[in-house]
Amino acid sequence: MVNESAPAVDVTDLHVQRGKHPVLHGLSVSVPRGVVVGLLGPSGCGKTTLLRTIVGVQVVQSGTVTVLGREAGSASLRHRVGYVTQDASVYDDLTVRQNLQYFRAVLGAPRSDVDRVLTLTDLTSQAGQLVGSLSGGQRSRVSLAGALLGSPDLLVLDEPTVGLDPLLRVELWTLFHQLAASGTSLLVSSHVMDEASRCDRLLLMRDGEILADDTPAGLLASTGTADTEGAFLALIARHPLAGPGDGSHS
Ligand SMILES: Nc1ncnc2c1ncn2[C@@H]1O[C@H](COP(=O)(O)OP(=O)(O)OP(=O)(O)O)[C@@H](O)[C@H]1O
Repeated sequence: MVNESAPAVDVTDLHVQRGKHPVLHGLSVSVPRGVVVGLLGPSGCGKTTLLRTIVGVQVVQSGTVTVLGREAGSASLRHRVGYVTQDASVYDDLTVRQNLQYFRAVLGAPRSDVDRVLTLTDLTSQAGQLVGSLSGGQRSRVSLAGALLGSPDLLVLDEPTVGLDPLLRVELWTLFHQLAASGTSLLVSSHVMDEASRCDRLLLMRDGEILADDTPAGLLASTGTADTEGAFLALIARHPLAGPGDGSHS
């Protein structure tokens, strides 16, 4: 059904405007299969907008976005792509298990999937608890558990570790790598630069453009820096923003 040899995501010359504001200006990028790719960049640079185009919920002005060899948003991708938004998409007045049973039924995933994703996200002991009574970190894990139902080939996660304590963040990154090892492709956005070293590949984004697409080690080597934050600053210095009135997008 989906093209098994195509990259997880292939974006070419993408232009997206939100309201009257151009957000992505001819962005091209490719996300390989079976690895954890980090999409990093400052708040407002367009990460969520790019993720929205990949899951097919964003109107685009021009360009192509191909996911698993299909046009983004195609009906055949619906069960193959899991998306976790920044705000947990869960029902507070249902228990954790009831939320997942509901999403499972909508997706048509196997019944056994509910227990599988509860275990994966370490929520088994909270399964009977109302989601409204959970901590913020637990709520976001329920959202992640929902996205894991049906074992999608691509997981698109928008700032999944925001607001989590360091221990939970480490546990989540371990889970992301377990999923990648079993063949899932993951695209994970973050504006926390210290999460970069946890990714197999990095996309550094600034003002609607990709400044770098490399491994963490490759990025440090090419910029001669000791950490991702330094690398990002070095890249920004190399690519100064164009000023107003010079015909650029800014
Ligand atoms: N619904 C909208 N209407 C108009 N402009 C929007 C809308 N949503 C976002 N924008 C603008 O688009 C730009 C990119 O926003 P986006 O949410 O993609 O950034 P981001 O990198 O994900 O930021 P953050 O890390 O804070 O979530 C911002 O300037 C933002 O103000």
